[in-house]
Amino acid sequence: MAEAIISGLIQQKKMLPKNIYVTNRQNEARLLELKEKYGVQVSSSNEQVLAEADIVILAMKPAGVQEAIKTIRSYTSENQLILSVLAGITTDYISYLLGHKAPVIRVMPNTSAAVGSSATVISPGIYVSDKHLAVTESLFKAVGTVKQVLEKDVDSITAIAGSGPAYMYYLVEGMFHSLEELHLEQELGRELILQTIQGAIDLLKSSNQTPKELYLNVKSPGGTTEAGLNVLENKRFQEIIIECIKQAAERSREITKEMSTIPENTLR
Ligand SMILES: NC(=O)C1=CN([C@@H]2O[C@H](COP(=O)(O)OP(=O)(O)OC[C@H]3O[C@@H](n4cnc5c(N)ncnc54)[C@H](O)[C@@H]3O)[C@@H](O)[C@H]2O)C=CC1
Ligand SMILES: O=C(O)[C@@H]1CCC=N1
Repeated sequence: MAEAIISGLIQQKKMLPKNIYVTNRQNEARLLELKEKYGVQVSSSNEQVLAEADIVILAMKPAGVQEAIKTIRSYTSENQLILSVLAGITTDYISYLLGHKAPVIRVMPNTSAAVGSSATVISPGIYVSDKHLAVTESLFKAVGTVKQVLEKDVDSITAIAGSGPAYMYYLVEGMFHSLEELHLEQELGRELILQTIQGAIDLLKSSNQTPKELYLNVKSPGGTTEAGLNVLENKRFQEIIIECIKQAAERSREITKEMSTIPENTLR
């Protein structure tokens, strides 16, 4: 995810590579790869990078947050803006780990940030001002759309927008597999599939018709679409999609319970 943000910010000319510092304690090779590819500054020393940063973006796995913040907290201050893209980790928990009043904003982008097309939401923690929100919005607007939401909704939004691209790629993979079964030329088939999806999205965005009206427009009685849609209906495709999204949202809430719970006797 960090790479998608970096790539998007540079491509969209929101930030110069020399002003982006990337750290990665565990993986030196990955740092060199990012330096080579984007010209960003890299360091395996969090301390060095942290001291000079105005904005810190946390992008490790949720399970690593405790350890990560333990190593950086003494190099962070209330003058820095802390952004976290970690699924399931609350702003309160990050503030608790930091142990000071730095503003923390929970951000849920998706990997389409790499091409400037993320659907990002941001949600402020308790020490956040309008100015912090404006800076964060402007940063992530460079890599897609940004909406401010309540933190209670971020788990559900993570299931739709954070994980969402993966469901789309899964669907496309299935469509690509059909090319073999149909003995169609791969390159031509792939191009047609992607343009078909792009066209459907364009129409969804520009028309005021519902998805149902749009698919009914495609379907002719006794025709090909009907034959295909019958399979989706018989296999309860929409129920599967709803269940998929519900499970993802539930997992985000579980991550909060497993990895982001503040001990009860903590003073706030
Ligand atoms: N992959 C995605 O589409 C999205 C991911 N996220 C969130 O982004 C975070 C990262 O996810 P991915 O990029 O998929 O995982 P990843 O495993 O590809 O990247 C995490 C990176 O953090 C590094 N790291 C771990 N501890 C560190 C530390 N203490 N200091 C510096 N670097 C450290 C790891 O070496 C690794 O390179 C997760 O918390 C996830 O919930 C959020 C939105 C979308
Ligand atoms: O799979 C995950 O947990 C992360 C959060 C959203 C997308 N990827």
